[in-house]
Amino acid sequence: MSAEAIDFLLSRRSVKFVQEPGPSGPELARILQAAMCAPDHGQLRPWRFSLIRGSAIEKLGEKVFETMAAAGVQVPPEKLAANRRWLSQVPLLIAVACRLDHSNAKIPEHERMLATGAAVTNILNAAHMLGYAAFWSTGLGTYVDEVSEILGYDSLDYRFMGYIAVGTPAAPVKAPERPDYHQFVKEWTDD
Ligand SMILES: Cc1cc2nc3c(=O)[nH]c(=O)nc-3n(C[C@H](O)[C@H](O)[C@H](O)COP(=O)(O)O)c2cc1C
Repeated sequence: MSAEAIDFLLSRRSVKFVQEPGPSGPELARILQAAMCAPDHGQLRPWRFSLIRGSAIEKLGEKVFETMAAAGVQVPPEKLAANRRWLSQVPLLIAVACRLDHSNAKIPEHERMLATGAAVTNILNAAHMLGYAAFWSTGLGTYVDEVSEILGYDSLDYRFMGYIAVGTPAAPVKAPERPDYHQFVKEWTDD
């Protein structure tokens, strides 16, 4: 791997507040193709993505808020306003779902979810490598079944896993502070 590629991995950070421009068509194609390179036990390709762009983002937001209210999920007005402000700037939302495929008893469900998470990580890294920022959020009613269904993901067959906002950072991005890996790693020896 070139030093440049590893530097990209080491410098990625999530940025919630993104604005135009979002990735161009060819850039988005590369970002989504990167998702296809995620590790995937059994080649189940469990990941599913829905692209929501332009005015569809605010329309989705309103539908999500209505659906949450109808489902009895209370969202304080200030949180609704903050979400509206956030969504009004986002050029691209990618909704993420994992296909459960109940007919396959060999690969456990959590491995499909891990593969889908790995696909999302590839998206986050690919967006960063192309000069964009991204943010994975499980807000906006991710865990409300009726919200999953708005996006066409029947909650019996899919696990809805949230949204990735992709665009250009709305404010300068500071270098992330990361923990030293030694705290998380130990050597195992057969002594
Ligand atoms: C599955 C998943 C869901 C997340 N959902 C939210 C969320 O709803 N709201 C939020 O503020 N951060 C959420 N985060 C955290 C951010 O996406 C981001 O990872 C965090 O702010 C740390 O930034 P970093 O990725 O630069 O370390 C989520 C992360 C993951 C992995």
